[in-house]
Amino acid sequence: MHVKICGLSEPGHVETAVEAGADAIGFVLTRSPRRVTPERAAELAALVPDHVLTVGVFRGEDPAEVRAATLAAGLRAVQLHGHHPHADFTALKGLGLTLVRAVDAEADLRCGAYDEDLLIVDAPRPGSGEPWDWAAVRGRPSGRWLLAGGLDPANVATAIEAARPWGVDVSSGVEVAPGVKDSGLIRAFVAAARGAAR
Ligand SMILES: O=C(O)c1ccccc1NCC(=O)[C@H](O)[C@H](O)COP(=O)(O)O
Repeated sequence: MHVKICGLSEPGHVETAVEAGADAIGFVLTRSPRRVTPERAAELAALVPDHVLTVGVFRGEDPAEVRAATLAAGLRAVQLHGHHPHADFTALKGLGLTLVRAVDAEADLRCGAYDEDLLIVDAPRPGSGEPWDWAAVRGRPSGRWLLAGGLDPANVATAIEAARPWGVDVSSGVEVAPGVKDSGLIRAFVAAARGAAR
């Protein structure tokens, strides 16, 4: 079970996520209470070992802006939310970045349909922490995909059982307030996701 922790902004929480066994860590580089600058993302990404994927999270920015911010931060993946056309992913190909397409359940759920490497199936309002009908997507996405949207340490096992994803992604569910992560919740989420996958 692949586990991604998203929206980190403090060094201690990055270190906790790595120690807990996260596979990927996301830094929000778009409008959000979790937004960090590319410079701050670079400082945080420097704490992450190579086996953990560092991801820049965007929504609506054009590919040139995504490219500039991601390379300035030294991140290894880009995650595009919203209605980015196929051409945006094509424009980001060839940079050596892992491409992640984040959509809601109404979108095309074939991983690779937009030349992406990984799909995230999320709530309609990303980063809102709002749960949705995870079971409704069971069996629909193809390829590598993460379930996201309203997950937390208490419900992630139920969500995995309902949707059977390749991995899970969390932000609000490991926070005590919007944008304020909690180390105990990060550890508990990773443990619960791993436990559920056994
Ligand atoms: O976190 C945000 O505020 C955000 C803003 C704009 C686009 C994406 C954003 N977050 C993405 C994520 O944190 C996760 O991929 C996912 O949506 C999980 O959200 P949550 O329900 O808060 O766990």
